[in-house]
Parts: sequence; C-alpha cells; structure tokens
Amino acid sequence: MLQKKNKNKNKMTGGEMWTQIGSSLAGLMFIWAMFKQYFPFEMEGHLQKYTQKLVSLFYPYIHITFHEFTTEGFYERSKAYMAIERYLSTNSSTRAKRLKADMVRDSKSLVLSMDDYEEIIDEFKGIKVWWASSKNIPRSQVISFYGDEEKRFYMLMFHRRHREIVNRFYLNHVMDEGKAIEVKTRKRKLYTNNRSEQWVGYQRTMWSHVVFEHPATFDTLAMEETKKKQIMNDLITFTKSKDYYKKIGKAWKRGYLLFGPPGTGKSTMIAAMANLLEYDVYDLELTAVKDNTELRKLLIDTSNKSIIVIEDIDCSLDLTGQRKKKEEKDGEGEGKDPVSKKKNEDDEKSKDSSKVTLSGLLNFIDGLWSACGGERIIVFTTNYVEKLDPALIRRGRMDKHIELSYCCFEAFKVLARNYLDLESHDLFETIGKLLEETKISPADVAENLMPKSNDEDADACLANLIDAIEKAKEEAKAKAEEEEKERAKAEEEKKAKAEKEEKDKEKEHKSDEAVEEKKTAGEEVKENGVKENGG
Ligand SMILES: Nc1ncnc2c1ncn2[C@@H]1O[C@H](COP(=O)(O)OP(=O)(O)OP(=O)(O)O)[C@@H](O)[C@H]1O
Ligand SMILES: [Mg+2]
Repeated sequence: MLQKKNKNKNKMTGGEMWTQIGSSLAGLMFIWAMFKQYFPFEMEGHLQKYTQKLVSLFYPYIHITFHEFTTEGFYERSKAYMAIERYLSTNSSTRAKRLKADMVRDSKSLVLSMDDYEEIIDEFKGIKVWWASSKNIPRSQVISFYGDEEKRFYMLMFHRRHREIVNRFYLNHVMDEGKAIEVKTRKRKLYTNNRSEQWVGYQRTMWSHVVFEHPATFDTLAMEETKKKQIMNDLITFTKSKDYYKKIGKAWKRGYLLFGPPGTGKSTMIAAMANLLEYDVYDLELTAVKDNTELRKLLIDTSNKSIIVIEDIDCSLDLTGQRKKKEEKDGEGEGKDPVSKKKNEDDEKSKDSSKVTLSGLLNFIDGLWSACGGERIIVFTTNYVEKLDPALIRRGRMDKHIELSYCCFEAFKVLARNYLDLESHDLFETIGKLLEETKISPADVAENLMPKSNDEDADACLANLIDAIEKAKEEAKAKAEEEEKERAKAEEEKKAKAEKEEKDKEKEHKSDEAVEEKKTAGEEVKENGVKENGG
C-alpha cells in the first residue's frame, strides 16, 4: 500500500526515527542530484566522492536506480522502468500530489505518473520502501538526434535489513503488477505475418500489426446460453491455470477448433475470445509461410497472452493440396462466395512458395517449440471438419472442438436484442417454429434484422426475416427435391447400366456356349469320319 510521506514527528520509535532520518537523507540526495549540475565538474567529482564515503559510514539505506533508457544496444525504453512507471502511476495517482500525464504509445488512455522529484512510500509484507522519480540534466548543449536528453530514472530506497525481501519478492511483485497493468491499459493488436522479415525501427519482425478494435463480445454472440457459458468458463479457467499446467507438466496453451457452415460466427467468436481475455490476435496466413523453419520463427515471435488463429485450415495448407485438387475436380466449393474464391486463387498462386508440411504444423502446435512462452490459445476454423487430418485435431492439439451451427431460436433472441432492442414480440413464436424447420445462418438472420432505412421499425425487420426464412425454406425444399430427382436419376442410370451389363454378360455367355457346342460338334464329326475311314 502506498501512502504519501507522513511527516508526523511526534512519538517516534527507534525504527521510525531511522526511517525518518533515512527519508530526510534520501530527500537530501535528491536535492543534491538537482543542484549538482550547477557545480563545476572537477569540484563535483571531489565533493561526491567524499560525501558518499561519509554518508555510507552511518547510512543504513540501499538505493537501486532504474534508468529510463537501456544503455546497451538500442535506444529503447527499459522494460523495468516502464513496469515501475505503470505500477507507481496506478498506485500513486490518487496519492502523489504532482502528477504528469502522457499519451504513451499503444495505450488506450492517458497515463498518469509521478512527476519528477516526487516521492512516494510503498508498503509490502510489512516493510516500507521509498520511491522517487528524478532526472539527470545534461551539461552539454549538444542537440541530440533523439531529442530530449534528460535522463529520467526511478530510485528505490529501503533499509538494508530488508534487502532479502526486496530482492527476492518486492521487485518481482512490482514487475508483475506493472506488466499486468500495462496489459490491461494497452491497446490490443491484430497481427498478420509478412512474407519476409521486416525491420521496425531497430527491431526485426515477421509480423505487422494494426490496433485490434473488433467490438464482438460473448454478450453479442448469438448461440445457446449454456454452450456460451461453458466456453467462457473454459477460457477463464485456462487463463488462471498457470500453476496447474506446470504441475501436470504440460505447456500452458490450449487449442480450439471452431467448425461450422459459413456465416455461423466462427471469426466473430475469435474476436469475442480476444476481447474477453484481453489477448492480442495473431492471424497466421499459412500460405504466406515459406517453410517449417519460418513457421517456427513466427511462433517464437509471438507474445504471451495471445490467440494464434489459422482460418480455413482445410484450404490454406499445402498438405491438403491433394484433397483440394480432388475437391475442385468434384466441383465442390463452387458455392463459396467470390471473396473465398479469390482467396483460393491467391492461395493457389502462393502454394508454389509455401512448403509447410503437416508435420511442421503438428510440431508448431504441439512440439517442443510450442512450449516456449506461455498463455497462448491456438484457434483453427474450418467449414469442413471431416476433411481435416485426425492427427491435426486430436485432443492435446485441438483440445476443444466447438461446432457453430445454423441459427436456433435462442441465438435469434440474442440477435433480436442486439439489432432491435427487442426482448419479446408477437412474431417470435412464428420465427421460432420457422427456425426449427429451416437452416439459416446467424449472418443471414442478422442481415435481415438490420433496419435498411429510417422508416423500417422492428415489425418491418421481423417481417423481412420471416420472408427470408420462408424463402430459404422454399429454396431448401426445391434443392432437396432437385437432389432427390438427381439421386433417383442416378439410381436409375445405375440400375440400367447394371441390367445392361447383366444382359451383355448373358449374351457373351450364350455365344461362348454356342462356340463350345460348335467346337464339340465339329470334333464329333471328325471322330466319326476317322472311325468310318479306319473301319
Ligand atoms: N453467432 C453469431 N453471433 C452474432 N453475429 C453473428 C454470428 N454469426 C454470424 N454473425 C454475423 O455474421 C457475420 C459473419 O460472421 P463470421 O464472419 O463470424 O462467420 P464465419 O463463421 O467466420 O464465416 P466463414 O466460415 O465464412 O468464415 C458477422 O459479421 C456477424 O455480424
Ligand atoms: Mg470466418
């Protein structure tokens, strides 16, 4: 617990007195830091050396400094500094009197943090520590390439008898809390894989990203309530099971297979999952991955607390190429919308360059490398679950199989609430009955529920929906009849063919018999002739 420094000097115990002295000395040190820039350099060197020697004689406090920028390598903000900043900002914003507000990159809102030369006391497991923010002001007037040359730092001060607790527990606590706050307040990202490595600033990356702003949530997702609750519980249990996964010796990841016809909410569910867990999303385009090595690199480049998505797994992998060719020959997939068709064509073009194999993908999901990092969810989506290799979707790889199906009455009610703010209506019963008899996707239902002009009220939208379901019912009926006809025709053709074959066989058999008979008769005549001649 943090609190602003208490300046009550009455009734001091020995410990408190030391605390007070320590705090005052710390204050002096900061004042020193502020003013030393005005001393000539040589004089400062001497002064500092002697004062530090003197102070360390009877000064029981330890200082740790956390600089804003790391000195080694690249000009990058230190992760520790940022974690402390978040930790102190959240804990101090209600207590510290002087705060500064900043728009930090990738953050959802303004970040408030302690202003320079501000001091705060934190308590942890019954011990007190002091945090202070400060900065070194440069003496030279050289204009830096990086702009602001003031070097900010946080200083942590604590009594040396607490060294153990601070080193072993407190610092980890600050880092974990700080990172957790960052995850909560940051803007989440939607990544996609590049065809080749790219450099962003000084960093090599195989993923490029945009801010993830999909509004879908489990509240707006249309599906049976019990199923929805079960999935949400599964996800939340997963996020809280770090120790459990460790105990059972399993990598902390979970695979979900979402399958079902187009427009039933597979992609929407992924967005809802990401929003529920506040995870980033990595949308992996397998056809753009050169080979298994690159696939592994991509995996290593993903962060924790993320969902890795491979959409339409049945048509995005080279190893299903054979199946795909067969599928095309069969004329399947022609019903797919133009967008998917275009995607298929693109996939076809890029297939030559992608050498990802089934075993590569299996290792990606469940191999040794998949255990690096943790808290990852892998989601596959497909319209044709039966086409997937059983090894790919076995439990352990795809732990939970979720079927998203056509719109049921319960799902419709969610959509009616979302789109029309309706909890009930006279037409609901009719719609319920129609939905029992007809297969219509939630996407189609949603489209009909959306008002197309200002004049369209809920009644009109529901009437539109009824028309659409009836139309779909008619179409399905006509299609079924057509299919039945085709089936009957095919059956008849098969039968006719079989009969013809039977007849042909019979004919052949008869002609064979005739030949045989002729042959036998000929031989008999010959034999008789010989006998007659010989006799
Ligand atoms: N279960 C659902 N709940 C809420 N909205 C849905 C649902 N299913 C579909 N929709 C609506 O329909 C649109 C298409 O849904 P979505 O993209 O999630 O389907 P999909 O199952 O991923 O389809 P595909 O197999 O073609 O990729 C979404 O924008 C969403 O508005
Ligand atoms: Mg989809």
